[in-house]
Amino acid sequence: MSSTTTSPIISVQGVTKDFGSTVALQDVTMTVDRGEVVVLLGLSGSGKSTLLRHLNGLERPTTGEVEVLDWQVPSLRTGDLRSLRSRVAMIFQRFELVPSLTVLENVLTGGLSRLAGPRLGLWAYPQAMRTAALQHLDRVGLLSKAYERSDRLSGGQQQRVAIARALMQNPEILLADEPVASLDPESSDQVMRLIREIAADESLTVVCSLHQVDLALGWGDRIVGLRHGRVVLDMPAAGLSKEQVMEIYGRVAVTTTQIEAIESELAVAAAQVAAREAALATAGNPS
Ligand SMILES: Nc1ncnc2c1ncn2[C@@H]1O[C@H](COP(=O)(O)OP(=O)(O)OP(=O)(O)O)[C@@H](O)[C@H]1O
Repeated sequence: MSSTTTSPIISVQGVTKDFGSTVALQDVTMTVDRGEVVVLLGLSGSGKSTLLRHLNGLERPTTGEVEVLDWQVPSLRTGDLRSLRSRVAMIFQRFELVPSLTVLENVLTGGLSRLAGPRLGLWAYPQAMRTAALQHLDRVGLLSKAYERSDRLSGGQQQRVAIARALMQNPEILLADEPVASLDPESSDQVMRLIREIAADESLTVVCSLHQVDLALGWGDRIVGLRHGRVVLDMPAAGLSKEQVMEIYGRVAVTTTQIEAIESELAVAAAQVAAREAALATAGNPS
C-alpha cells in the first residue's frame, strides 16, 4: 500500500495582526493545498484583505507564521520577496490598471518582474512577451480591445484585463481581493466564472475574498469564514447551504462576541445593584 502526502502550498499558523489598537487578525490558522480554490468570506472589516496581504508579504504578522511556496514570508528580504511576488499574482477590487495606457500595455506590465528594467511603450517589450500578452487577452475575451485605452473599458472588462495581467506572471497562486465588489451582477458572474475556468486550466491555486455568501457558495472548493479577524468557519463548499453559513455566522456572533459583551455588562450592572443595595441597607439601618 502506498500513501502520498502533499504539504500545503500556503500555511498560516497562529497569525495575529495589530494595527495600533485595531486587531485585524486574531490567531488565524489555515492551510491551502496546491490547486485548491478557497474563498475567504466575511463582512467588511473582518480581516480578509489583511490576510491576503500577508500571503504575498505586503503585511507582516505581529505574531505567527506565514509560509507560502516553502518561503517563510515575514522574514523574506527584498530579492526573495520579489521572487515570491512573481509567483503569487494579485487582482484587486478596483482593478489597479494604469488608465492612460492601452489594454495591451497594462497586460505587459504583468511581465515586468522578468525584465531587467522598466519599459516605456509597447515596442520596448520583447516580441515573445507581446505575443503572450495578446494570447492572455484572447483568453479573457478581450483581444479586440488590445489597443484601446484601459479607462475606456467597462468595469467587468477592466477586471478581465487585470486577470490577463496577472497571467503574464505565470503565477502558481492567484490572490483575488474582492474582485467583483465594484461590478454589476452580470459582470460579477462573468469574472467569477473566468477565474474558476482559468484556475482549472492553469492548475492555479486561488484564494479569493468575497463578502457575498451566494457567490461564494457556488464557486469555491472550500470556504473560510472570517469574523472580527477570527476564522469562524472552514469547510468544503460542496453541500454547504446558505442557511448553514448564515447560521454559523449568527451563532458565532452570539457565542463569541455578543455573549461576552452582554456578560460583562451584566457583571457591571450586578455590581452596581449590589453596591446600591448595600448603600440603601446602610442608610435604612443607621447604627
Ligand atoms: N493599514 C491599516 N492601518 C490601520 N488599520 C487597518 C489597516 N488595514 C486594515 N486595518 C483595519 O483592520 C481591520 C480589517 O481590515 P481589512 O481591510 O482586512 O478587512 P476586510 O474584511 O478586507 O474588509 P473590506 O472588504 O472592507 O476591505 C479593519 O478594522 C481595518 O480598519
